[in-house]
Amino acid sequence: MIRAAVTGASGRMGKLIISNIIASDGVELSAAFDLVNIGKDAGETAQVGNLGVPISDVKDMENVLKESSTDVLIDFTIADATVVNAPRAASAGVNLVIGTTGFSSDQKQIIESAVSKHGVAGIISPNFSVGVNVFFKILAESSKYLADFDIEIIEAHHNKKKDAPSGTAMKAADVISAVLGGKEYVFGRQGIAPRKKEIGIHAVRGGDIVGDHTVLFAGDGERIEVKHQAHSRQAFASGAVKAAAWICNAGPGMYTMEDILGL
Ligand SMILES: NC(=O)C1=CN([C@@H]2O[C@H](COP(=O)(O)OP(=O)(O)OC[C@H]3O[C@@H](n4cnc5c(N)ncnc54)[C@H](OP(=O)(O)O)[C@@H]3O)[C@@H](O)[C@H]2O)C=CC1
Ligand SMILES: O=C(O)C1=N[C@H](C(=O)O)C[C@H](O)C1
Repeated sequence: MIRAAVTGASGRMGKLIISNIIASDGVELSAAFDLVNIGKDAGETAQVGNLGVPISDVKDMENVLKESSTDVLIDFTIADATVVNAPRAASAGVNLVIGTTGFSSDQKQIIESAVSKHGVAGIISPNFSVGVNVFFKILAESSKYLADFDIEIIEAHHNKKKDAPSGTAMKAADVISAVLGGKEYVFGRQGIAPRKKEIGIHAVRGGDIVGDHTVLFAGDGERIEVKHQAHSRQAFASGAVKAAAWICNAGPGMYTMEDILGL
């Protein structure tokens, strides 16, 4: 049985991940962390019934992870928290599944170094849904044939989201840039748009939009739009729990959703 802990246990994603863990064969909830609801039962907070797992303060993370024999920590919080908490968990020998977005490249590097130093397995993915990871493959393939087209990425999310642009939009830009070579990213546009090697990236925030991503390839007299829309957070949560089970049997190192989904 794989013992999984959740950081951000009181958040939108954390609660859904806890309900996916208890619905999964072979994975059980070992511990839960957050800044709020400390001492309350994680199952009660997630509205799935009492699980006998209290929400702990992140300051006690290393001890709680060791005492609870945790195999893997699933973190959906904010970048400034993850960059502190992930190395704490790695130093306790715990594997890492990180869904948090908004990292700087230095912050990503800190997490990857901790994974390497402590010989654990880790994945940092801005999107755990199957559909978005296939969307990335479609973008890589389409970009090969569309080098002369203008490229704009438009993402839309709910008005509680704390980072912009989304991690998924940034990864989409990186996927395209890797195929077409060294694109410059322009965030929002004002005034004239001097095209060179640019990708425009635009964030929309409103209501309860779960997550839409559109990549527009615009040419002379025609355009292609590649679009993914999430209807609920369930696709993200089930993907994160699947990744948690997978990396516990993968051995030390950093992995990607392509490894896990066989893409
Ligand atoms: N990879 C993927 O597939 C997906 C990634 N995400 C990403 O996951 C993250 C969380 O999203 P979401 O659940 O909607 O956000 P929420 O704000 O609902 O949840 C985040 C939770 O983390 C808590 N938190 C903040 N700081 C800390 C800390 N230092 N230690 C422990 N817990 C902390 C928050 O507490 P408080 O409210 O008190 O600040 C909150 O309970 C975002 O970065 C989002 O972009 C979201 C969906 C899918
Ligand atoms: O904060 C969210 O909600 C989401 N965040 C992720 C991102 O930033 O890419 C993934 C998803 O679109 C939902």
